[in-house]
Amino acid sequence: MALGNSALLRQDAYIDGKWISAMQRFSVTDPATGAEVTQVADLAAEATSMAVDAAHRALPAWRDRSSGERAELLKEWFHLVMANRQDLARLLSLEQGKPLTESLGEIDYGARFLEWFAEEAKRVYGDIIPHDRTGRRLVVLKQPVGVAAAITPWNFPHAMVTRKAAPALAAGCTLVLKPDPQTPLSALALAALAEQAGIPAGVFNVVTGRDAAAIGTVLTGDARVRKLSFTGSTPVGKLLMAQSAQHMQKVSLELGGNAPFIIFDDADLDAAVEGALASKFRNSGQTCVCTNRFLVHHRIYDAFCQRFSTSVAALRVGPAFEEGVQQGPLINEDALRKVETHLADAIGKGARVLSGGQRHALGGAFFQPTVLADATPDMLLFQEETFGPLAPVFRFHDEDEALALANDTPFGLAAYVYTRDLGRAWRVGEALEYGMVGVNEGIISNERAPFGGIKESGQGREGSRYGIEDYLEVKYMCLGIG
Ligand SMILES: NC(=O)C1=CN([C@@H]2O[C@H](COP(=O)(O)OP(=O)(O)OC[C@H]3O[C@@H](n4cnc5c(N)ncnc54)[C@H](O)[C@@H]3O)[C@@H](O)[C@H]2O)C=CC1
Ligand SMILES: O=C(O)[C@H](O)CS(=O)(=O)O
Repeated sequence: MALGNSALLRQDAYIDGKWISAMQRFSVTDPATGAEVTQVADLAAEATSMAVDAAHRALPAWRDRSSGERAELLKEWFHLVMANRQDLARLLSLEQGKPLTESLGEIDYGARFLEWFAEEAKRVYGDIIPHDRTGRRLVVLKQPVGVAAAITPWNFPHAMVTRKAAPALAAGCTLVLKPDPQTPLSALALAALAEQAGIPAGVFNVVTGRDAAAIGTVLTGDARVRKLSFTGSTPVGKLLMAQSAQHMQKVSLELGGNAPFIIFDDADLDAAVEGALASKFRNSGQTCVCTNRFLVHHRIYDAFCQRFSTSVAALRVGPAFEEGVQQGPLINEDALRKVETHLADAIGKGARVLSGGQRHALGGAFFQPTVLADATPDMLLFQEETFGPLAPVFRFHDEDEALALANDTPFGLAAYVYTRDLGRAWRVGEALEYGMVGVNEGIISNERAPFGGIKESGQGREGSRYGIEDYLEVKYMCLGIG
């Protein structure tokens, strides 16, 4: 693989400031071709315990550093990421499949969490509370939770790492990270740059391995680990939350979604189509905030379907490094089969294919971006997150019906509404049971805003000034001063 900085391609785990190899290794493959990119150390319980040991040893010195020192190290990490963004994007596209332009965007997005939390490190404020009695003072401190664990998914193998590591380290915590074995290279490249930035041994550790359950069992079963941050599926999130209870770990979960995209008849239709394309087909539909259900007012239903399906049909599908490609492959065959299952079920219940509708001629894990008309709530894709390039369009007749359809799900991560009526934007935004709402915007994620969901989409927030709170404990001190 042609990298400008060959040191970024790592095959060993990173524990206690050392690169740990293993006799047993697993393949990392390019989703576009199935070809092996490289092999990576296949570690499990023993190495994970070593990593927790290292994070626990490193904690006192890291916690006691000034916020300014931690900030400087995070800023250096940020600068090194940006200096290596082309190579990092190439690695990301190779292991995850997204178009290079999207990978470059993810590298920038992920780097901004390092930059943002370098500054937030210096703003972890406490409180002085007006005393309730003479002779004593009431004080509130914010202290780092301690050793933290992070488990990250394959769909944003760079940004989901920095979105957890940056606030953790800024708060004074140390971290043990388990990336998805389908996409470990981005995490290992970040470890190489953390090492180069001077982040001390044991502060940031990356354990690679196929046996996720074994690694997770150690991370949730070790009382020294005081925090778990997970991004991935809701079933695994629930399992980890249960496991975390054994030592009452603090838990942040960013799980599945089922985003509605509501378009009222007063909306700017061109803007709605543009937002719909961005929200649905980013990462080939493989993001937890991708629209899963388009809810369109009956008066503009045909016009929207015509414009949207025409734009979708024009999307360029291909391998990551081909010029002008807008849609990459799905991550694997299972993901493809889930799309096909939802598609077949919908067609069997009356949906009409307006564009796409089958595997792409490129073969492998490529699928045609697809738009379905006449979707109805009895279809699997209404209740389940497709997590692929499948866009079903449902009809509604009034605001109450739109809200009832939008909220008819156990998930509550992101929702979108297009209207030019200010009162309606507020009413609907407030009534939507979701952690995040885009109004006339289809892409809402950034490092400054609190990202997270409610109900079965998880708990806790990442990014923003809220994101560091999940790595802090509040301590109240009552000082008798006589
Ligand atoms: N919220 C999000 O951004 C994401 C949501 N998903 C949802 O999850 C579905 C399945 O995707 P998957 O990649 O299979 O997600 P997953 O939840 O199985 O994997 C996410 C991470 O959890 C790890 N993991 C899996 N089982 C574990 C266990 N028992 N203990 C500890 N760690 C474990 C995986 O190795 C990976 O690092 C997707 O179709 C999508 O609906 C998947 C990825 C990201
Ligand atoms: O998990 C995801 O899908 C990401 O959190 C989506 S985003 O933050 O990159 O928008």
